[in-house]
Parts: sequence; C-alpha cells; structure tokens
Amino acid sequence: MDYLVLALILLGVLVLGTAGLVVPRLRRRPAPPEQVRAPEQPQPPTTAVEERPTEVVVPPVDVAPTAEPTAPPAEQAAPPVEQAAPPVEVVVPTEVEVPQRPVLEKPEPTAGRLVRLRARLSRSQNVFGKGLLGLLSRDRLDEDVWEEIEDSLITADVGIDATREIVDRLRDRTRVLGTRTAAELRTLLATELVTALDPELDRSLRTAPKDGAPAVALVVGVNGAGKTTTCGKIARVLVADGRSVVLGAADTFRAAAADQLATWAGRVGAEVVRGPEAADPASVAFDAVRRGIDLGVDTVLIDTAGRLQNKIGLMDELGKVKRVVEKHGPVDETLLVLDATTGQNGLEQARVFTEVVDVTGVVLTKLDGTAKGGIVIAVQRKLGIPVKLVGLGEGPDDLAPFDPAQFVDALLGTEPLGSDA
Ligand SMILES: Nc1nc2c(ncn2[C@@H]2O[C@H](COP(=O)(O)OP(=O)(O)OP(=O)(O)O)[C@@H](O)[C@H]2O)c(=O)[nH]1
Repeated sequence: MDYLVLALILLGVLVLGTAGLVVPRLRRRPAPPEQVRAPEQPQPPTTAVEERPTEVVVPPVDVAPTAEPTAPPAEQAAPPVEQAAPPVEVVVPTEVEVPQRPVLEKPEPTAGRLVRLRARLSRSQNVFGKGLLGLLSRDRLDEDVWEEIEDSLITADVGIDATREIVDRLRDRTRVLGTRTAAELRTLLATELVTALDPELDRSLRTAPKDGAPAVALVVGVNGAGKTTTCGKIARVLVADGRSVVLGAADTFRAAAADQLATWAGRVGAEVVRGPEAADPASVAFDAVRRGIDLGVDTVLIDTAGRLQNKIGLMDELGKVKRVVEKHGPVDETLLVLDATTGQNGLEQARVFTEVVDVTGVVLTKLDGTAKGGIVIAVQRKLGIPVKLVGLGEGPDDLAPFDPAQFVDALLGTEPLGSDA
C-alpha cells in the first residue's frame, strides 16, 4: 500500500514537471504576424508637415545664388513673389546720359569763324555786293536808281524803315562827296549798313559761371528753326573756348530732339539730361541745372520745345520752364533762334516769344540758304534785341559769333571796317 502511494506521488511530480517545461517554450514563440504588420504606431501628425513652409521657403539669398543648374522643384525655385520682387524703384523723371564716345572731336576755334564762313553768304552777296554796288556805281544817281536801290534792300529783307534810313543817308553822303569812286561808294554803303546793325550792342554770350554756379542759357524758338542744332553748335563753341557744358533736353515734345541733342553732346564730351517722352519740360530743365551744379560745369544749355499752336500754351510752358529753373538762380541768357529764310513772317513769331520770355539774344540760322541777309538788320530793329550768333550751314562748326563789320564785309565782298579779326 505504501508503495502504491509513493508511486502515485512520483507520477504526479512527473506530470507537473513536464507541464512546467512546455509553458515557457510556448511563451518564447514569435508574436503573431498581424501584430508585426500593424504596429499601431501613430503616423506623424499631418499638421507637422503643414507647419513646415517657413522652413521650406528659403529666403531668396539662400535659394537664388546657390541654385543648381538643374531646375529645382517649382515650389522651391520660385520663392514667393513678395520676397523675390526687387525693391520698388523710385521713378526718377529724368536720366543722365554720360557720353560713351571715347574719341572726342575738337571744335574749331570761334574767333574768325564769320570770316572763314563768308563764302556761305554768297546768295546775299549777289544782292548787296553785286546788286547794290553796281547800282551805286551808275554814272547818274537819279530818282529811278535810288528807287532801285530801295527795292533791292527791301527784297533783301532789310525792312522798310531801315531801308528808308539807309537810302536817305546814302543820298546825302553822295551829294556831299560829289565825285565818287567805286571804293568810296563801297565804303559809304558799308558804313551805313554797319550803322544799321548797331555795332555798339552787347553781343557777348552770358555763359560764364558766377559765384561757383553754372550760367544757365535757355534756347527758344519755333519748331524747325534750328534750336536743337544750335544748342549742339553752341555747346561746341563753348567747349572750343575751354568751357564745360551740360545740355538739358527740355524739348520733350519730339523724342528725336533729345536723341539729336545727345549726339551733339557726345561729340564734345558734354552730358545730356533728358526725360521720358512727353515728360514735363520744366522738370527736365530743373534737373539739368541741378546736374550742372553737381558737376560744377560752367554752363547749362537748355533746349526747349517751340510749339506755337497757341500763344497761351506756349506762355504756360516756357513761363513754367523759366520759373522752375529760376529756383536754382536766375537764367543768364535766353536765346531766340530764328530761321532767316522765313523772313518777315519769322519776325511775327519772334515777337510772341519776346512777350513770353525775356529774350536776351537772337541766333539767326540758315543765313547760308537765303539771299535775304538783310533780315539781320530787320530783326534787331523790330525786336530791339542783338543778334549774337549766326548759323551758316549744317556742319557742326557752322555757327559764328555775329560781328556787324565782318558781316557787312562778307555781304559786300570788301575788307572789314575797323574789325580786328
Ligand atoms: N543750312 C542750314 N541748316 C540749318 C542751320 N541750322 C539748322 N539747320 C537745319 O535745320 C533743320 C532743323 O533743325 P533743328 O535743330 O532740328 O530744329 P529745331 O528748331 O530744334 O526743331 P524741333 O526740334 O522740331 O523743335 C535741320 O536739318 C538742321 O540741320 C543753318 O544754319 N544752316
């Protein structure tokens, strides 16, 4: 019996021991597959990605300069417009053109130009030299001859009043002289013509700087009279005389005028201040003077537009240009450019300008293209303003300081009277 109990106990121990070995093995088995495939780990929250743009949008300085040649993703290559846009540009009404031309021209000296260019007056020479001197040399100076002399002077645009004065004085002198040689007659005529040109008038150009500031010259006149060309030629005259110049292209009505002026300026190394087409001429003129002051040049020359559709418009525009420019200081010279070939008609237009601005000198252009050189006398008498320069051709140095004695000599084909040229 005791053995039976002992055997049962041993059997029980064996059964329990076997069970204890099996259970731990079962516990070390790998996890079921579904537990591995579905780890139930939370995905990164979508908000984490959405919050990243401030990091993705790289500041332009990081993106643009280091960009690879291959195109980066569009959203990185194109930074937001507000970051990529350049700073807002201040709209400056005028631009300064610095001439690029390396080789500058050397303008001809101004002294003696009128003498050198005297042949350009050949058309007028026929009227005065050949015509008038021929008449005066007639054996008998009767009433018919004097009438012919008068007609010649009027045809040459001397003007009726001036013609009468000249003829009356010539009649007196020839009567007093009695016998007359050709040389005496030439001298008499020359003296009367020079007198009619008022040789005492001050014809100097006020282009010298004063108190350290540049002199300012306005150039006015109707379209086509030769303003822009004259501005260019004057710039050359000044440069030839050793002065420095800034040109202001205030003729903003015709875009080509500014280009034309820039070409003239570039040839002598002057700067041009110009504005966009149809810009306010007064503002361009103002900027030109300011540029001249900044650069410390001797003279600022301002080309203006000369539309004459109506006098009020012209008054407004030119008056404003002058007023605005004078914020820098007074205008020193206002030159009125007149086309000699327009004769007496040009004088009527000229009068309008003299009412609008205080004209200090006349530039008579295209004297080479007319037989009416007498217009110089008429212009001075009618306007009471000295002719300071004359244009004798389209060439760059075909502008000469006006000298009455040299001019009359050129007209008559004689030696200058009391001229030092
Ligand atoms: N023969 C001759 N032609 C000249 C003279 N001066 C100017 N010209 C010519 O006249 C024409 C008109 O000259 P511009 O200087 O353009 O005239 P503008 O007055 O400035 O004309 P806008 O710019 O339209 O106002 C050009 O062909 C010039 O070459 C001159 O003294 N003699």
